[in-house]
Amino acid sequence: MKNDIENREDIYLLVKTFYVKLLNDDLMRHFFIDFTNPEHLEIHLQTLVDFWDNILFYSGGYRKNAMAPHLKLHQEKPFKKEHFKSWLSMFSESVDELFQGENAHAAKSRAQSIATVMEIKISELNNE
Ligand code: HEM
Repeated sequence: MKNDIENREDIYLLVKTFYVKLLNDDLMRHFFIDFTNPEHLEIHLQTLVDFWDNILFYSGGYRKNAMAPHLKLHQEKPFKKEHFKSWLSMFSESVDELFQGENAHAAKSRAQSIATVMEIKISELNNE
């Protein structure tokens, strides 16, 4: 039986596993090309650990606006429906491969709702 996501080490393992998938995926790789540099990847993974630690365990360690860099990035590399679908399915797959339990479930459902808000904000930008 798998354990639940309990701490920052678990979150690190999750985001690292997830990013290996994103970087190996033909549809998604172009967004993440900067993270083929291992130093850039490590810094980014630490930001993602802070983000998820805050969402799952209310650590207060992430105080930025996570939406903003995506809206900016979309201007150069458009985010389409299939990108959201793949992002979410690879995220859920990564969670399910490694963990099970309440926090694992919460991570998947929060990812889904944040992605939905992101998709709506992006579609509003497109209609301006
Ligand atoms: C199609 C879907 C997505 C793509 C292609 C994508 C891509 C990226 C990229 C390229 C960055 C780095 C941006 C930069 O450093 O300037 C980033 C940052 C980030 N992403 Fe996403 N993302 C997606 C969806 C999401 C979702 C749904 C979430 C949350 C559940 C999320 C959470 C984050 C966070 C927390 C950061 C760090 C922002 C910061 O530097 O403070 N992403 N994303």
